[in-house]
Amino acid sequence: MSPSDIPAKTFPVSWWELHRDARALAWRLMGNGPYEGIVAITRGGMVPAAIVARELEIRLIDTICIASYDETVQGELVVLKDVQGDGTGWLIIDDLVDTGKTARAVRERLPNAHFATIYAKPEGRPLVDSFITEVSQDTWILFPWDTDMQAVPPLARR
Ligand SMILES: O=P(O)(O)OC[C@H]1O[C@H](OP(=O)(O)OP(=O)(O)O)[C@H](O)[C@@H]1O
Ligand SMILES: Nc1nc2[nH]cnc2c(=O)[nH]1
Ligand SMILES: [Mg+2]
Repeated sequence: MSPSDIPAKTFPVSWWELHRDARALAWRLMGNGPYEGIVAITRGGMVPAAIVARELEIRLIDTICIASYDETVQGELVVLKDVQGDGTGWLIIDDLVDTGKTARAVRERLPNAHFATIYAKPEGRPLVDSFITEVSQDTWILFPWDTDMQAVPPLARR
């Protein structure tokens, strides 16, 4: 991804912040359980799902494999691998909800599951049952797995 493709307003998240926020989500989810298992929405939901699974001592993990964004551009939603059942007793985890397109598609498949994300934007927020942090719709969340530390020039030279 070239820097020009990334929207001007970003919300960078470090590994430490992600771990803290995923643990906060686990705290919030404690009251709703116990859960049969977790469905992680790939790929972004996998790291949050691993952290929540560790905290809630859930060892049964399934995936629903969905692709819709090519870098920052939203394309057609493709379900690469589906899940069985109606989601009763299951917890669905994704990293974030943005327009809500992904969440809507998963909810249609698993209408009885509890849907949780770490981050939420206003358009997608009504589709999640639990989340931790809201960011504005025009903000791009930068996850630690998509970023790296690098040198930057002094402000005076930018
Ligand atoms: O609410 P929406 O507008 O549907 O956007 C949210 C989805 O977009 C991202 O996934 P993406 O399709 O980029 O795939 P990835 O998880 O493999 O990065 C993110 O992980 C969510 O699943
Ligand atoms: N990394 C990332 N992926 C997304 N997919 C949809 N919205 C976002 C976002 O804000 N950040
Ligand atoms: Mg995703």
